Amino acid sequence: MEKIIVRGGRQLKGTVKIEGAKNAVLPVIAASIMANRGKSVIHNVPALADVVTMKDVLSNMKANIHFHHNTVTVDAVKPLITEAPFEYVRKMRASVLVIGPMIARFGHAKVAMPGGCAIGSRPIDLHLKGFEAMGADVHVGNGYVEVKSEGRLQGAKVYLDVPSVGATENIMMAATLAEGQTTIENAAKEPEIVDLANYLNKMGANVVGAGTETIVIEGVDNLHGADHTIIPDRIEAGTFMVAAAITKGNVLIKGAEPEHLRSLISKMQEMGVRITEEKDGIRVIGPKKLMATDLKTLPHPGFPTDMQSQIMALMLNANGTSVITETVFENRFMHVEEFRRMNAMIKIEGRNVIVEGPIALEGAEVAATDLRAGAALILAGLTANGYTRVTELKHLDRGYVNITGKLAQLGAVIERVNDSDEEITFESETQKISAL
Ligand SMILES: CC(=O)N[C@H]1[C@@H](OP(=O)(O)OP(=O)(O)OC[C@H]2O[C@@H](n3ccc(=O)[nH]c3=O)[C@H](O)[C@@H]2O)O[C@H](CO)[C@@H](O)[C@@H]1O
Ligand SMILES: C=C(OP(=O)(O)O)C(=O)O
Repeated sequence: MEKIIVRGGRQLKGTVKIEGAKNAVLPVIAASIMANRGKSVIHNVPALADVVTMKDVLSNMKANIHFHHNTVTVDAVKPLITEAPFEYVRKMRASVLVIGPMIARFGHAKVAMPGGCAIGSRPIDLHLKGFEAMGADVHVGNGYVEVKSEGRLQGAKVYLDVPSVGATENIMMAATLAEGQTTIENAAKEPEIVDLANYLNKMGANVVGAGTETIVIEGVDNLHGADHTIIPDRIEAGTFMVAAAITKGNVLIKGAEPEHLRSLISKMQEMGVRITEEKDGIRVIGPKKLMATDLKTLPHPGFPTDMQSQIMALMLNANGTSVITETVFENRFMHVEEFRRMNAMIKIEGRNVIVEGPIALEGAEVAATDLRAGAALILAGLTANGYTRVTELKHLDRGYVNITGKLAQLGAVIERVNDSDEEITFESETQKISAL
């Protein structure tokens, strides 16, 4: 079993470079299958397990896709197989983002229904309602959703009950090749939506208003391949911002885009963290004493749910009582139980979590219950007494490229070990990591 071992107590210093955004690259790769002429070349692609899964989804459809040196090339000119089986959707829910592109171009999509996951039930009803509004037939059965359209989809007015990121992306992609105009109201405004719209427009689409709550798409007859560079990952950047603050360090987060991180910057400043915008990134300097604060997760530009567990780790080190209200996912508190194993004093009351700080955290064996929880446990481990062992790394690998190496380069005592071949005892592990 692989695990990450962290020994707390080091201040982080130096520069860390941010990768391309996982949540931007996945829909962009899905959209690339709509091009019936020319290749797409996608740059700044992070080497993540999710990108490999999306590549496998496209390969299974018989698209010609290669991933090498942070660049993905896609040639989808020939007709494709319009199916994504459960083996992919099981690994990564974002596989459902191929439905919109498949029905837009081929009038058919059959994709395994995603189940719930550790953070909530995560239905896709809003995606499907959007396709139905555009004239598609939707049938759910035997663990699959099948969407069919006789001829082209028809432009429509779609109102989203909640500003779902995935539904906005799927409907926006489907609408690019529909007949007539589609309007998405109460659309999600995340930077990744804007990145996708920019790529679609480079492919020849006509999308206006991405980044606002109303997106208007004028359908076109064809799309072609295009070159695109993925935006920086604001959640990876935010995770390293917390790493700097929690260790009272001084780190330049190179490539981070401040405009994408306003809510996090403002919360961390409230907690006493010094944050400055520099030419090539964001500098974070941790204070001697962190202050407690309250926050609510919300759709963008509100505080991102994908930073909720990491900021909770910071609150454990802050003076006073902090309260987090999670409004996006109903069950995104699995990490609380793991933090408690490290001596944290946290109470869950419905959708609120009450965090008491500062707590002298103690290293423990903990499990990454989802990908951000994994990052948050590492962050807590950076300040804990002794050794923290984080298991279930498959989640972490979905969203972070070499987090261990990047933290080690900033001065953390951290190592990823594999004890499947030989039995590594607690003592030998600790001796090894003590030597770092
Ligand atoms: C690959 C990707 O980009 N993942 C991100 C995306 O996930 P994802 O696109 O799945 O998240 P959504 O924005 O769709 O979900 C937001 C809320 O809407 C609900 N909902 C969503 C769709 C639907 O058809 N019906 C419905 O009720 C969800 O259960 C959830 O409560 O946005 C989330 C919210 O910022 C992030 O945490 C994820 O990292
Ligand atoms: C929840 C996340 O991703 P996904 O939607 O891919 O599960 C995340 O990135 O924190």
